[in-house]
Amino acid sequence: MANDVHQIKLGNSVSFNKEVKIGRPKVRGIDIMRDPILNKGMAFTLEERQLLGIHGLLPPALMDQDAEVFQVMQNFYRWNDDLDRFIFLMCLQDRSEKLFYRVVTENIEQMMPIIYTPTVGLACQKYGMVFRKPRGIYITIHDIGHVYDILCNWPIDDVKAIVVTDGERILGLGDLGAYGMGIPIGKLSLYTACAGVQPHHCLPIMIDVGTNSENIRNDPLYIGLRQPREAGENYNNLIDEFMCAVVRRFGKNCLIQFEDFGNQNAFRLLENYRDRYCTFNDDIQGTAAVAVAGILSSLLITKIPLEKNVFLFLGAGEASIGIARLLVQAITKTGQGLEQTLKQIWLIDSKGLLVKNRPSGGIEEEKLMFAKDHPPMENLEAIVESVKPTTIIGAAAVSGAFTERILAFLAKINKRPVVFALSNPTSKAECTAELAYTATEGRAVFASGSPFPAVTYKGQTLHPGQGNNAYIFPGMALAIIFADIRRVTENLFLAAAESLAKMVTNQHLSEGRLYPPLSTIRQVSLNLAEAVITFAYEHNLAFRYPRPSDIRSSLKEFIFSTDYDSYIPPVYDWPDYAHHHSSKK
Ligand SMILES: NC(=O)C1=CN([C@@H]2O[C@H](COP(=O)(O)OP(=O)(O)OC[C@H]3O[C@@H](n4cnc5c(N)ncnc54)[C@H](OP(=O)(O)O)[C@@H]3O)[C@@H](O)[C@H]2O)C=CC1
Ligand SMILES: CC(=O)C(=O)O
Ligand SMILES: [Mg+2]
Repeated sequence: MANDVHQIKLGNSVSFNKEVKIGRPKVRGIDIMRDPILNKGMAFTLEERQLLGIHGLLPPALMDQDAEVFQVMQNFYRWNDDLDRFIFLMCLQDRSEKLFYRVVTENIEQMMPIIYTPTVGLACQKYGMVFRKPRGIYITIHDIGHVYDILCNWPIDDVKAIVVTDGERILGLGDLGAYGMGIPIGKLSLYTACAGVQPHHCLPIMIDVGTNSENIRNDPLYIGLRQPREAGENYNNLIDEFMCAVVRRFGKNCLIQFEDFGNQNAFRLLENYRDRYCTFNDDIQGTAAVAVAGILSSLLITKIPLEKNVFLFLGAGEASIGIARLLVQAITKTGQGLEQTLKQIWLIDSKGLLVKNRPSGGIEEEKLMFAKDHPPMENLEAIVESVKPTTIIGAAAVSGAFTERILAFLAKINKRPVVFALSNPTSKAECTAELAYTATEGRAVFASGSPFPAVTYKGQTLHPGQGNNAYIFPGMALAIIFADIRRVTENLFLAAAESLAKMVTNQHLSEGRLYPPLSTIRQVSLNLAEAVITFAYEHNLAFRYPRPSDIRSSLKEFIFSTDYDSYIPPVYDWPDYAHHHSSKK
């Protein structure tokens, strides 16, 4: 079937060939206007309106998608409140998927802080009020024995990626129970907006085992189970059943991204499943890759070789341990031994500096390798003065922990101190971009988990980078789905980190950025996916055969087009009709 191919501009610098697909949808009449996957709003042509039986159900004007985008943006700007913008965009997603993704993709710098951190955090906290229409699947602890049946209720068979949470650690906001569903939905929106993963391949899932937040359980609008969190054997059985049911329903190559699980479950489940399922934990592994990429970029500014740096983490949880582990891999790759490398990586948890002989006793297994032979210390300022880090990384959700004094001290001992305030949302950041720059006389090399606006310091405008796993997981998922990668190894994340770091130019660095601008995220994700796929084929991790001869162009064909499909069958689809007509003449 001949397709009408034309070009559409995406973001500031990306342009992909887009094919207008032609096909007769199974749904017609008013149902097609109610289906967000098929709905074209005012952009149904006159012929389509007549053919599909919706003529007269729309106002008579005919618009194209550009006019619809204009209309959406006019509405978007009218709202003064980000939560209102969030609700508006969710309603758009429920109305017209293609329009939603076109708007979000083309305006990613404006839209990401709404559909993702920080606003998604607020939306989760108020999810009962925000909730309009269900999206994805809710599985509860009472569904043990029936998980597969629930997955069968999902109307699409072709699911290739799931983002799942149990809501125990939503951003740095704690246990939000079923209100945490905003996170898998937001993450999967970024799969498509940032990397072009087909939305119908994506499925958000909430595993509701209760919540330990009494406030939420007593919220009259709460959408989840009003019971304390279930743990232990029942919890494990449910997750085990869920993993098996996903494979049975969607196949063994369906990616399962774990998101915002509580610390203990996150590490435990990753270890349990990483070698048996197509899975990764975004908070541990995705965060690791984005942070290591930022660290690699920072070396170009500090001019200190990777293996000569001293790293201090505030936090020794999923994010920090994930980063520290991948950092070990990156540093040892330079040839430096493990023992020396570990001497340069220090962590702090809620009990203070991570040391071997703790008065409080045992250390969790994942922290053990980083524990030092050192007297216990608790005060952050004193620890910073003692450890003298070149790079300080915050991932403890302790808002404002990097004080002016700490930052000034870092600037005293480093020409260019590297400061990562990774905690989300913005209210949990260890310091603001402004404080990082002003307290260090503009010398800080800074990145944050949630976005901060540019800061002008003594005439120089600095753009803080967003050290968020959103630079990794969409491209990583695209690679996994495209190349049929079935085990997501640490080396794939290191390949992703190295690929992301390579995309940072001198121009970016001179603007203060440790990552390419978000406006180029489509290009970034595509490059990253290509690098990961290439690595996967080289290391026998990709099962798609034959290997595409041109991975990049195959990837471009694979990704989602925001162009509307045409629902008018071409004349040459009906040869008998044409023949009958001409023979009558
Ligand atoms: N930018 C990004 O892409 C990402 C950012 N994050 C953010 O990082 C933060 C932490 O997430 P995550 O690591 O998953 O959470 P975890 O709960 O796994 O870890 C939190 C860590 O912080 C420690 N901690 C808590 N309070 C203090 C304190 N007062 N002083 C020192 N340490 C403290 C905890 O100590 P203990 O071990 O003793 O309990 C724990 O080690 C969140 O805000 C999250 O949003 C997470 C993932 C990605
Ligand atoms: C970004 C992210 O995954 C988090 O803050 O949990
Ligand atoms: Mg997360």
